[in-house]
Amino acid sequence: MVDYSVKGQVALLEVNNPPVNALSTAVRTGLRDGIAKASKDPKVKAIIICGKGQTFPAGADIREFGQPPRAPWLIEVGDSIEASLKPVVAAIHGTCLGGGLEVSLFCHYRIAVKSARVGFPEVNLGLLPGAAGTQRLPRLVGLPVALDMITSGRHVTALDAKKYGILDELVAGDLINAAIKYAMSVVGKPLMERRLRYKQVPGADKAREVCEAAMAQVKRKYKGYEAPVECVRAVRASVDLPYADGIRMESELFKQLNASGQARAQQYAFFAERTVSRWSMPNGSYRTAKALPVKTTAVLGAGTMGTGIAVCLLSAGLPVILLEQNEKLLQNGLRTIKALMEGSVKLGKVPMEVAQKATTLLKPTLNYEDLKDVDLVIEAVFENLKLKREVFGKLDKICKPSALLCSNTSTLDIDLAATSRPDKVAGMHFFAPAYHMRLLENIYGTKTSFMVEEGANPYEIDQIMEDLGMPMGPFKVRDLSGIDIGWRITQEVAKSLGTTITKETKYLGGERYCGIGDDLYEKGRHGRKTGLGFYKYEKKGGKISTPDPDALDIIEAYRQRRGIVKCKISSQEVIERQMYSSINEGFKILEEGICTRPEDIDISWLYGFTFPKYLGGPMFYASRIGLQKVYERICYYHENFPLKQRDCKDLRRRGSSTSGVYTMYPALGVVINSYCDMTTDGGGWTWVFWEVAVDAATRCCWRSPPFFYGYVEVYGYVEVCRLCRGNDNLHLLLSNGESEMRFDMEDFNNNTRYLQYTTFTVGNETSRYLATLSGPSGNVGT
Ligand SMILES: CCCCCCCCCCCCC/C=C/C(=O)SCCNC(=O)CCNC(=O)[C@H](O)C(C)(C)COP(=O)(O)OP(=O)(O)OC[C@H]1O[C@@H](n2cnc3c(N)ncnc32)[C@H](O)[C@@H]1OP(=O)(O)O
Repeated sequence: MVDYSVKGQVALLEVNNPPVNALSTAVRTGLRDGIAKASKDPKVKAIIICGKGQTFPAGADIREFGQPPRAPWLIEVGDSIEASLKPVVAAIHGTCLGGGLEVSLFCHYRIAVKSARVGFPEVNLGLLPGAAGTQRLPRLVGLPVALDMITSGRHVTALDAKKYGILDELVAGDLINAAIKYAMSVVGKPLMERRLRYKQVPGADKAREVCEAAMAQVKRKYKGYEAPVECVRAVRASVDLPYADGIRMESELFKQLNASGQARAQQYAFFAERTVSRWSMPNGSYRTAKALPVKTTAVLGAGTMGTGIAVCLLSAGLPVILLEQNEKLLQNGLRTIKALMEGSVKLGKVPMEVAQKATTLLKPTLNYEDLKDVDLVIEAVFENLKLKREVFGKLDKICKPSALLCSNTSTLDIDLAATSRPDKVAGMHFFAPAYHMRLLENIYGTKTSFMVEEGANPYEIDQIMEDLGMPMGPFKVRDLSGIDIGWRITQEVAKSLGTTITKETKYLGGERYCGIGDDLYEKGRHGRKTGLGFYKYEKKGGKISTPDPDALDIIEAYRQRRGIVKCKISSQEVIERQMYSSINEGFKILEEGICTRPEDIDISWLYGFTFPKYLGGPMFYASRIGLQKVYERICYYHENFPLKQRDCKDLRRRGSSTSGVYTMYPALGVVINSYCDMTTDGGGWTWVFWEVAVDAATRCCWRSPPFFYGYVEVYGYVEVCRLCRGNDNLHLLLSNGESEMRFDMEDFNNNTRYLQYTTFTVGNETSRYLATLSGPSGNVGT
């Protein structure tokens, strides 16, 4: 895992753990042993740490976070690197991330090729840099840059890293040769000043203001997420505490976060995102499919979606022919594309040179003939079946036979686009804003205005969902995507069902129909584009939304017309009705075979609707709540409201299982049958977190009283976490009828509130144990 060699007077420690050289136990051991060996070898004057293959270590091995921790700890390895009496140089290429960057910060020098990137993405996994990163980076670059990098998780280019002082030198040509030369040039120089632990954080006198501002910013920007908040706390400790105490605090916070449900959810999302790219269909899979080359593209329609799609393609460096039906619409579209490109450059999302090149790659036209040689056409005209069929007819005649003809339709059946090449016709549904959202897909939505019809205020609903971590509430999203688009879609749906929508329509296709959108549409309130929708905007196409009493009047008039008595809807109900209907729909999608795995649905939500990652996605969220509860609440809403929730047999079967053991799809984990319930004692809550895993990567978290008695299904290990105060000795007894295992938990003799966890290895077979957790109660409590 770490290849050791000596080149002249320099020892080379090459991490060799493809694909990303993650710092697994074996790699950590290899690094520790390599440093020891090089230190003892009198021939060796300097040491280089680098990565074999495509990258410097891109971090700790994320899969190990779900397993019992194993020595050597990364921080111990780092300490041995820093203590080396021979200079250690990190030679960086590829992505030097997380634990990889921490290793490099223990080295005395860091050099990199220009294409390298560095960063601390732990926050995206619900964690903080836990191997001294929060204490060492601020000492090197100061608080503002450290806080920004650690709380955002962004990757920094080598050029910027050099500017910040993270890198000592950028090198061209062969990295290893350059590193050997560099290492020999620093032999004999004093190492003390290169050891970051002894440095003071620059600008420490401003620490309070800077950290308070950062805290306020992360609470605003990452609502509901725990990790960014703890990142700021840990970084602040680099100024407030001596190095060793700062490390202790970082470690406690790391463990606390790692034991949290949010870290579980975010790590699940990381692997789910990679799992969904391994698609498979009856006629092939990612292993057998060969990508068609796409060198030229065309977009039909220069409205909101068409321009967004064009920006997306241009940003990827693809030439785009933009087609509209008249000069005025075309010019409007070109202006929008220019403004979007400029905005993306300002936000740092698109490099200036890409935006400049885009102007040469964009060709406007009114003529279908110009599309004859393109490889890919994406149609984004109005959501009108007749119009779309006409467009596809023309494209079929004009475009070369190998061209892919795609539709950005969100609702229409792609098979209705009659062409002579059905194998080259596909739905390509972008999510708005198309140049920003990473998902390209079709997915069921929820009928979000139900609740407004009954009495909820759209602004309150948006606020509740935004507080949960959604970047925009459902009504802001409707304004963004266009109320007119929603109107057109429902008109088309009605037509395809052979009916028409009137002021009296209450059901459409067997589902409850809400006409508030129609009333807004008729009053010209089409959303952001007209400056008025559910909200009022500062201008047409503006982004700053304010609640609008006129919109509330329209909604109230609608209720009166329908004789609906306004009622109060609680926040809990808003969340349940939004989330549980999506969960139900998710199960339906699985049942119908539209998707094969819950990860497909979760990733669609994470990237299509920017669902908060700390909840993992609706399906993961359901597994955390318990399918029985979700199912019961869906039944309750189904019975108590005229909601036509489509009943999902799969969820019913899983949710109403009488065994009390809720098995779900394996990836979501959790098999537990226990009598866990939170109880209170005189001193307040005592928290004991039981984690029982189906497999190491997918644990779920359960809370139980300190005196736990019940059966657990165990595979691999049990992990008990608790927040406690005072001395106590708890022990856990596991018995499966044949053998018994007793585990004594460590003594706690610290009066502070902290989280401790202990892991017990109980074998590799799935078996049923009677588990008893007992001990003195007097001094347990929070
Ligand atoms: C007494 C008890 C004491 C306990 C001590 C307590 C304290 C403990 C302290 C612990 C301290 C640890 C501190 C360190 C933390 C970290 O480092 S967290 C990890 C940080 N790094 C990341 O988050 C990087 C994640 N990876 C990526 O962003 C990308 O993979 C990439 C590196 C940018 C490469 O991208 P790309 O080329 O597109 O490839 P991918 O498809 O994404 O990945 C390829 C395969 O590699 C797998 N993978 C990637 N990264 C990791 C990883 N870090 N660990 C494990 N596996 C990884 C990825 O899943 C892909 O595999 P497949 O899914 O099989 O395709």
